[in-house]
Amino acid sequence: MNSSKSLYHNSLTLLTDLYQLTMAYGYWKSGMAGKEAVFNMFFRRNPFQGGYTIACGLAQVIEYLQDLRFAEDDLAYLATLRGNDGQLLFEPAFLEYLQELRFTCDIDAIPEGTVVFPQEPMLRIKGPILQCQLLETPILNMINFQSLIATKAARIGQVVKDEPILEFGLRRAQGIDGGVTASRAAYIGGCAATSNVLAGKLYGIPVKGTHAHSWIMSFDTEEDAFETYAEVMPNNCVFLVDTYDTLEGVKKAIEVGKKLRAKGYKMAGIRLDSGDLAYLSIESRKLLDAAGFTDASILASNDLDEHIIFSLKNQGATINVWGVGTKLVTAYDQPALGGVYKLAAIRNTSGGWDYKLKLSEQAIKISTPGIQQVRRYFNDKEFLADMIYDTESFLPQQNSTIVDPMDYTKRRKLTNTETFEDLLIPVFRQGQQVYTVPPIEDTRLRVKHQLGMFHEGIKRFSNPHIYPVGLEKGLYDFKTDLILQLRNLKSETEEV
Ligand SMILES: Nc1ncnc2c1ncn2[C@@H]1O[C@H](COP(=O)(O)OP(=O)(O)OP(=O)(O)O)[C@@H](O)[C@H]1O
Ligand SMILES: O=P(O)(O)OC[C@H]1O[C@H](OP(=O)(O)OP(=O)(O)O)[C@H](O)[C@@H]1O
Ligand SMILES: O=C(O)c1cccnc1
Repeated sequence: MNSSKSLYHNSLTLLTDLYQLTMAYGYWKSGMAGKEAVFNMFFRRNPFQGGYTIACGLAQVIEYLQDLRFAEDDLAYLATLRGNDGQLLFEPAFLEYLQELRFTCDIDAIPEGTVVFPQEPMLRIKGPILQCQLLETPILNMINFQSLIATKAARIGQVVKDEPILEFGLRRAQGIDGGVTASRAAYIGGCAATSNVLAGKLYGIPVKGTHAHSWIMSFDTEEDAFETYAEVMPNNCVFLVDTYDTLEGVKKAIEVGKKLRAKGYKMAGIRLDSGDLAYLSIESRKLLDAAGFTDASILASNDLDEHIIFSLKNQGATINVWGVGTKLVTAYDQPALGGVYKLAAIRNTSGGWDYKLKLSEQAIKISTPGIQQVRRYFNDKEFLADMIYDTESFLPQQNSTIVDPMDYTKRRKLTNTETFEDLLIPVFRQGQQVYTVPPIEDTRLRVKHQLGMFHEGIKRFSNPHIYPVGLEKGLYDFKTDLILQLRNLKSETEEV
């Protein structure tokens, strides 16, 4: 990705939580900064009570890491921070260390546009613990949000099928970056175009749009408004017909459409933005067809989401272009994906790995140790199951068994004779980028292809089928032993 095209031109290195920097200071001060560690990024539940998630945001992580360094003014700012006692938080030698710091980690990640599931590492980072720790917050920030929005767009795409979705969300988005990256993720998830011109420029997304009510209201009559628009822009005429009386508006649009036709142009369509969209689209279609505008589109907007669109379709609405804004770019019904970033292993003094795990009373919050990879098994028609395995100690065998980390009674045997693919691929090696971000069109196609390979049940909106994802049995058993060990240690400590 060309960084000159990036939204922010200044250093984003401080785009992290303060505690990452205080821990970094601690690692540096205690001589642990260079200790090799492995962290995994994963989430625990699919958003929107759905059955899948679309991975998105890796391109921005790569861009962020390409020239990760502390700028002079970043360091000058850090030098002003003080602790509770009023003394400087960071000593000058640490800031000098940060000035020289360069990114040297290995990153493996699941490519954008891949369908992913809870517990699967979407990104794995290996390197000096100080660097891995600093990156927790920006990685989560970028991947959580874009994966959420790409998933929402894919869900809307499931309902509209091949009809285009125009993403209109910028005005209601969560700030500037929330608007721009939402447009990117929405396009990857399946939208056909965005109204967001900057996103179009930055990411090569098609831009499209109609006009607002203010255009109609600025003329004495609706006819004048349509006519003037048609004169100025005869090749881009989708008339907004609902400013005063929708069906009367359609009739006026038709009259202007006839004039356009006489001049050799085509009225592209009309837009409905209020009222009963099912009824109005059906009546508008009748009027348009009767006047010979059978290929004029009916675009609808107004707080649409996958559920309203589903209902409109069930009511026989004849809408064939969907303008979707607020509920898509803000992920209205679930405003965050709960992706987390957990330490999974740390290099010990004898050169091996000490596997690490976070305990919790809730099974879903117990992290999985290991240098993890995800193996997806499939046949020529569909994806069958995913195995999370450890690349160092518990490699998949012939006839490996996967165990559901939430329910050890749920198991499945997978044979290596089935075809499989390891999903995490190398992105950085020793700080050097070794992966080329594919063109956005390819990523968008990947979503479509991936979704096509899953059983329909996982795409259901209510009570979706749960796709089988499990830990390779050796890793599962190891994790269980580690949990028991940690729990015993804990109770021993409590007894003392
Ligand atoms: N036939 C329909 N079935 C289900 N939902 C619909 C139907 N027609 C419209 N809607 C949805 O109902 C909601 C209507 O919202 P609201 O009452 O705020 O809009 P309105 O009064 O029609 O227009 P506005 O307030 O934008 O001028 C929107 O989310 C819209 O998408
Ligand atoms: O409804 P969304 O999915 O967010 O789609 C974008 C909305 O933005 C515009 O509305 P506008 O800002 O004029 O507000 P209004 O239609 O609610 O009055 C447009 O007419 C759509 O209704
Ligand atoms: O082009 C449009 O019709 C549009 C753009 C942004 C928001 N609502 C509508």
